[in-house]
Amino acid sequence: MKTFETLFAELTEKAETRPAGSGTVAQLDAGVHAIGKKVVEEAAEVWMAAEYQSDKETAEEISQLLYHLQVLMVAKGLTLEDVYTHL
Ligand SMILES: N=c1c2ncn([C@@H]3O[C@H](COP(=O)(O)OP(=O)(O)OP(=O)(O)O)[C@@H](O)[C@H]3O)c2ncn1[C@@H]1O[C@H](COP(=O)(O)O)[C@@H](O)[C@H]1O
Repeated sequence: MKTFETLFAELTEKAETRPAGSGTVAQLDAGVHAIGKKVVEEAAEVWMAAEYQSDKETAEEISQLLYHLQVLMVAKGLTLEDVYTHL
């Protein structure tokens, strides 16, 4: 099963190798402003799912929020350690 760490390694590699068809590469090219908007959008979807949808749908929305947070980290050059040091 994919984890936060393995997904981050995958996204970091995609940013370096820039494979054709990668949504992550497209997001990175769109820039921090666009990625930030996705983070806010996904956060709102997590909130709505938690209040009005199933646990499974809420978990799916959370996974999407985590993905977009990781894309933002990659865009900013932040590592997992940069974040974990504040946990
Ligand atoms: N985990 C994810 C992931 N979660 C969310 N998303 C993106 O976030 C979108 C979710 O948005 P919504 O459901 O809100 O739908 P939407 O608003 O219609 O989406 P958009 O039109 O804005 O794309 C999806 O369409 C994906 O584009 C993800 N895109 C990729 N991954 C994983 O990231 C890795 C790299 O992916 P690629 O860069 O695409 O190869 C792979 O392991 C993927 O499984």
